[in-house]
Amino acid sequence: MEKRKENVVLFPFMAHSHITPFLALAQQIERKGYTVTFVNTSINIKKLQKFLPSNSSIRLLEIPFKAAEHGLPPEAENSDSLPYKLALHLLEASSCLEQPFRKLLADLVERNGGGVKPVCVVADFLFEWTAHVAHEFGVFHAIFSCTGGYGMACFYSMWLNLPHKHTQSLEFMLPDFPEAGKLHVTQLSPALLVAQEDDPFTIFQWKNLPNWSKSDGILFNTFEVIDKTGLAYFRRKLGIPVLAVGPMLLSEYDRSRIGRKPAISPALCVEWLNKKQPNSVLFISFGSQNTISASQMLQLAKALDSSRTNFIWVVRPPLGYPMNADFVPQDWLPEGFVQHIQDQEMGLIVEKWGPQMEILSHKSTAAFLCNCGWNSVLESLKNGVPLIGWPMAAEQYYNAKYLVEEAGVCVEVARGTNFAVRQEEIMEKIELVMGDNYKSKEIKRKACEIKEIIKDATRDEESYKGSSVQAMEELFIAALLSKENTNV
Ligand SMILES: O=c1ccn([C@@H]2O[C@H](COP(=O)(O)OP(=O)(O)O[C@H]3O[C@H](CO)[C@@H](O)[C@H](O)[C@H]3O)[C@@H](O)[C@H]2O)c(=O)[nH]1
Repeated sequence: MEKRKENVVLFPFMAHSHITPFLALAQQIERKGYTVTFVNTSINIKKLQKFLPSNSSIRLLEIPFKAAEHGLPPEAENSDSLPYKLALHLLEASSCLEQPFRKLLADLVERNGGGVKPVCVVADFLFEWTAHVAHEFGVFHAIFSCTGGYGMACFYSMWLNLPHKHTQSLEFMLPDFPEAGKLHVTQLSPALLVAQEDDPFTIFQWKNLPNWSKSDGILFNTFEVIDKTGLAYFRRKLGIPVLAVGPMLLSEYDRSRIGRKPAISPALCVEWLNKKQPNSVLFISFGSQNTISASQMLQLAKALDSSRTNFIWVVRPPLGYPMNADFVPQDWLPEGFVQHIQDQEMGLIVEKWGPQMEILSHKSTAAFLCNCGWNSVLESLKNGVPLIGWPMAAEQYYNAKYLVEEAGVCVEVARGTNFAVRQEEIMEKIELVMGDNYKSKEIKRKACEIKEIIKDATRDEESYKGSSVQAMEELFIAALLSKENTNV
């Protein structure tokens, strides 16, 4: 059997949109010949066991966690299955993994024959405490932020400065990130709106974010060429190596074996798309956790109908319903809408979860109306598909800002679930991105340009290494050097 290089320990937060890019990272590190140990809580590891092919060298390791001891439902080991408040609670509870993680690292060092420690720990950006645990064992530590640089830079600055608390104005600047220009109160997530000293989530952020500088490096799921402003912010703020290693995306095949099954088979979706003209279909989906309000849903449906747009829409129960509520789109959508769009073969409604990658990579897909979750953004741009942004949480508002103002590949249609979006505005934005006009052509041109930049960043040939490949190599050089020095 081939002898593998040193061990890299990967530890993502317990959420679909964190575990999947970490898995893509694990596969890439495995391809480079390193041993990979992938750490997570028991339920998540059991799901992953089914995902890994039998010849994979990636080692899955359980870390003990009892959700019920933290006031969570006993099976609550993944934020995707939880309502927003409990997902925050899972995040807060995750800091209790520190002691078990210490034990796990001690065992790994021991198992490797005393002193042959892992070369590197790469942990989630939500787990700042893993840095000092890794350092206790003299192990190099890097953070992997599965977001882009710019969106995360705004988010980081927002949380640490709370600029909206120091002004009556609806608009404000970020004191340490003036390059981002003005922000508006509608770009504040519900969590930021209520941020204050004694709020548990604020306490979490105020501990988590500043401690990133204690790590030995930070990786972003983005590209050097197009995300310079955000990456420069972290370079001056943290004073540690900041590396753009994106895109970390699983292949369609791998995604089909992990986690949620789409309600419609990819083949049926593709068959439906095959009947449509190239560049004629709008894809609508709001990430892994978000949904819109009942009134927003009505306006969106009316806009699709009136504009006669071809669409695939991953419909979830509107706000106020449990995520796993029975699927009754006819109750949530305008009367006759479901039948009408079926008769006209104009739209496809998919229940709760769709085959996103297959849809985005189809030539009939013209644009993607989404929450601007960073995985969705990468999946869209990798296929040269422009976006219509409807951010709803976390750094999604600033991802949208980046996509509109810096990258020029998106128009924004609404913000959050309280936004009184009207059918006419939605129609206008659809027309801007999908119609036959100068703006739509420009947006498409830029999206295709970024598609090429992404291809280039990931080229890994004897004679040419793209920027993301070089950045990964830099990480390992730094980690190996650090290991040599600490072994002296
Ligand atoms: O019907 C669906 C819906 C989603 N997905 C997949 O699920 C992932 C969704 O990820 P993302 O677009 O990033 O959305 P969220 O899960 O909402 O993202 C969370 O994680 C992201 C990465 O850290 C952050 O950018 C967001 O703010 C945060 O909400 C993507 O890979 C999608 O392809 C599907 O396959 N089918």
